[in-house]
Amino acid sequence: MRVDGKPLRTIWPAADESRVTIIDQTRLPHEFVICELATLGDFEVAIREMKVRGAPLIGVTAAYGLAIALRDDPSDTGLAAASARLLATRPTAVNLAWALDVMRADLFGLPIAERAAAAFAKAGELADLDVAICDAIGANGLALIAKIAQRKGRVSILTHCNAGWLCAVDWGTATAPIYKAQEAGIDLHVYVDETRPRNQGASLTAWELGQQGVSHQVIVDNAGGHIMQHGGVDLVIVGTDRTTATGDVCNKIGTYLKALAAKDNGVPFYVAAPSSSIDFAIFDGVRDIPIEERSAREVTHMRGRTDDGRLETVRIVPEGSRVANPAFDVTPARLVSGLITERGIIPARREALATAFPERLVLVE
Ligand SMILES: CSC[C@H]1O[C@H](OP(=O)(O)O)[C@H](O)[C@@H]1O
Repeated sequence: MRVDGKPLRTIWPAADESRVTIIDQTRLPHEFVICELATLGDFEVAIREMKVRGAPLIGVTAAYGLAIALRDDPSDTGLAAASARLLATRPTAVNLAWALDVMRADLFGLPIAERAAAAFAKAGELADLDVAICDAIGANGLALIAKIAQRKGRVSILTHCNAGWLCAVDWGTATAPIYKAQEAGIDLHVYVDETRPRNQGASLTAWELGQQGVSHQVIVDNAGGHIMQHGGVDLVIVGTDRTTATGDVCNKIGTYLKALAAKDNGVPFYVAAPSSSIDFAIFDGVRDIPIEERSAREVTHMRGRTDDGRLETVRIVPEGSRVANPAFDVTPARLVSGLITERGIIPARREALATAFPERLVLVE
């Protein structure tokens, strides 16, 4: 995508393969800060503290982290240990495991001396693959938006969290169809769920859409159902961190409630689902997907900029109150109108996923 008019990806490697550069997403929207990741520890902190976030991007970042770690210890134990450390950073998005599995499958058979360079090249391939997948999701989702535009002119879309350019290497997943529709000259408007507690919508999606010149309004999470009830939303498009082989969708907390409101109001509810976010080994999302519980501080404190430009973090919950902070929830397939994948828009059903991605099927006893 473009930042201040300049094309930019969310992660890019140094020419000497000693480090990668990322956008520190914890500093947006008030500051645009890039930082370098040069050690395995840097990568662990960046993913765990959500400097980089979003299922596709944390997968690609982990792939580069593994490559950097192999420069120090390319042995089998080194490969396994670095992979385990990166896998442990966040439990829910399956992209982390998918990317590390792809990397290990490529590397284990190689002579130790060749592993670091091969890993860096493979990580670059996964980054390019992510761009191509998101580009294809954009093209496939564009057809959906264009159909609504044909019928009613302006298309109003609601999205939750940030499944935008910042969650991937480029394009994003849920926002890819939005950007393609903008390129195609379709008149559209986006309702951006602020997405408490980390406000990925208010701080990241709103910033992104502003940079790309897409019409949008930030709304509190609890307003989406009301706006749908009053006919304000033509289409909901969200991302996914892990979609099961049966089409259950795990995504940022609050997605399930939007799906219920969409169902109740007859609003199409689509999930932009790159194959890297589909877990073909599980069949019941509520039972099988680990939901990350994040720190209480994310709920008790808010970070922002004062009117005179100072960046501050303030407490908004009484000291004595305890907090629960599940970071994701699971939307059952029955509430999903369709999955926008790189291979087309498919029903959120096992047979459709198996037909679309036969090479990903796993034998499960
Ligand atoms: C499709 S990736 C974007 C996805 O990731 C976000 O989670 P987080 O910001 O915690 O990494 C959220 O679930 C988005 O939908």
